[in-house]
Amino acid sequence: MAQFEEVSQKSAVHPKPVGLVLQYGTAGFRTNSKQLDHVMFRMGLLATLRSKKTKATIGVMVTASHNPEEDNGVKLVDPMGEMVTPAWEGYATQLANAEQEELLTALKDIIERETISMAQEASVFVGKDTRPSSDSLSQAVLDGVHALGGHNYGLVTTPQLHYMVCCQNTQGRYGEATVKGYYRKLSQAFIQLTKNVPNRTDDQKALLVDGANGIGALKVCEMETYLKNELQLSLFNDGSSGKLNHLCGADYVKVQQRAPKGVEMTAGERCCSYDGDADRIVYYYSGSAGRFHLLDGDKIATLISTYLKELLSRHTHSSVFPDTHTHMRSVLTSPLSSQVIVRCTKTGVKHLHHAAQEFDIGVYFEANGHGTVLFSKAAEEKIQKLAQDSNTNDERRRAALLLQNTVNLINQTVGDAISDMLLIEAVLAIRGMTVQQWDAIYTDLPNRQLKVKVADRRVIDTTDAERRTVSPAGLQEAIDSRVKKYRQARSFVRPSGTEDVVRVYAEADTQESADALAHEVSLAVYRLAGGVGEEPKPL
Ligand SMILES: CC(=O)N[C@H]1[C@@H](OP(=O)(O)O)O[C@H](CO)[C@@H](O)[C@@H]1O
Ligand SMILES: [Mg+2]
Repeated sequence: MAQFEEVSQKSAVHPKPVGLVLQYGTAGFRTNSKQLDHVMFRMGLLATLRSKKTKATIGVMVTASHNPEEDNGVKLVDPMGEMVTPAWEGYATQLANAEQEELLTALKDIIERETISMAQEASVFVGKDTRPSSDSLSQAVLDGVHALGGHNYGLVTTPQLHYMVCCQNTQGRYGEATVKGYYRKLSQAFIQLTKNVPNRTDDQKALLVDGANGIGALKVCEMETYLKNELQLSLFNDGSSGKLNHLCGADYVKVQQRAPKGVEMTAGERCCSYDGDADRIVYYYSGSAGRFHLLDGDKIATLISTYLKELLSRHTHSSVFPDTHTHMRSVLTSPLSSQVIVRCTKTGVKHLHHAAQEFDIGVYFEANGHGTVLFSKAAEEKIQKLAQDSNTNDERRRAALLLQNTVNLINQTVGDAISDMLLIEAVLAIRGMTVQQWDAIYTDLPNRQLKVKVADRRVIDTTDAERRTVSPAGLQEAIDSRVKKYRQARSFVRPSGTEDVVRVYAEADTQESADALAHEVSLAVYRLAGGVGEEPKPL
C-alpha cells in the first residue's frame, strides 16, 4: 500500500539509533532530547492509528514537564482528554523500540491486533512546550501524522492540549477547542465565582507566580486580560532570561522545600509555582522569621474538598450527593479522613484519575501538585438543575450556582496549574481565608524525599499502592526496623516511573529525624537493591 511506502520513506529521515531501548513510562517517553527524534515520528504514526481506531481526535504533547531543559518527552492523549490506555502504552513501547527494518511489521501488527480500518480518517492535535528541542521534535511528530486532519497547535500547556482534545470530541459541549475558548471559559467562571465576594481587597487579589521559565508563563500572560483585574498577577521566571525548571518551578520548590530563585516575596504574600508544562502547581509563603511554608498537593486537595463538602452540605436534603472523595498519594496528618473518604493509588495521574472517576465527585492530587476534580455526569446534571430551580431557597440556590461555576472553572481532563490556581484563588476569596488560615487546616509532618541510583530499579517490586516493597528480599524488613526508631515515622520506597532512580520518602516528628530516616532507608536500598556510584551520604 502507498501509505506504508510513505511511512518507510519518511522513517528513514527519522532513523532509530540501533539498539536504543526506551519505555513508555508514567508520563510517556522521557529522556535526553537527542534520543527522541525517531520516537516522535513513531508516536505521530501511533496517534494516527489510535485516532482511526477510536474515530476521534487524539492528542500528542511534546514536553518533559519538570525535567531539565535538555530533556524532552512525548505522551498521547485519549479522546476525552485522558491518558492513553495500558494496551496502547504497550504498542507505543513496541513501536519506539522496533529497529528500522522492523518498523512496518510492528505497525502492521498493531493494525491487525486492533482491527483498524486504514480507510478511516484521522485527526491528531499536536502541542509542545518551550524547550529549544520541542520545535524540531513536534515537527517529527507531524511527519508521522501523515493523515489528513493533523492540527498543529504549536505552543500550549499540557492541560490546554488535553482540554482541546476533549472539546473536539464532545462537539464543543466541554467548550471551544481553541486556546482562546479555554481562556474565555475559565475566566468567565472565575469572575462569576468571585464577583459577589464582599470587600475583596487588592491584597487578596494579588498573587506571585513563578512560571518555571516555561510555557505556563507565556499562557498565563495571554490569559491576564480575560481576568479583568479580578486577579493581579506578578509573574517571575517568565522565560525571558532564565533556564527552564532551573532553580525554579513546582518540582524544585516541592523537593527542596524552598522558594524559587528570582521570586521577591515579602512575609505573608501568597506565591505559587508551575512546572515546565503547567500541569502542576504548589503554593507557599514566607512566615514570621522568614520561615518557608509549603502548600503542596495534599493541602490543595484539603482546601478544595472542604470547600466542596461545605457547599454540598447546604444541599443535604437533596441526598443525591454522596460524600466527596479525595485521592492522594501521601496523606499526612490531614484531618480529611474523618470528613471524606480518602483513597491511595499507585503513583501516576492515570491511576488517580481512574480511581476518582468511580465517584460522583472525586478530588485527586499528587503531593507534587498535580491534580484536579472530577464530577460524574449525574452530579453535573443535578448541579445544573438546582442552579436553575426557582423553588430552591436563596441559600441553596447560591450554593448551586457556586458549584456550577466551580465545575466550569475546573479542567476535568487532567491536572492544570492555571485552572487549579484560579480555583484556589476563588475558594480562598469565597471562604475569606488567608494563606496562613489555609495552611493551618492541618500540620504536615516534616518529611524528606531522596533518590537512590541502582543498577536496575526493576528489582524493586511494591504492593499496597506502592507503600510496601515485596522485593528484593529483606528490604521491607529493613525499612520497618528503621522506621521503628523514630516517632510518628513512615517511609516508602518505589522505583520512579520517569527517571532511572529509586525514590525514597520519609517523614517523622522532626526534620532531623525525617532526614536521618530518609538517609538510613536510602542506605538500605543502596545495599539491598544494587546501588551504584557513591553510597548515600547523610544530609
Ligand atoms: C515524586 C514525584 O513527584 N513523582 C512524579 C513523577 O513520577 P516518578 O515515578 O516519581 O518519577 O512523575 C510522574 C509523572 O508526571 C508523577 O505522576 C509523579 O508524581
Ligand atoms: Mg508536568
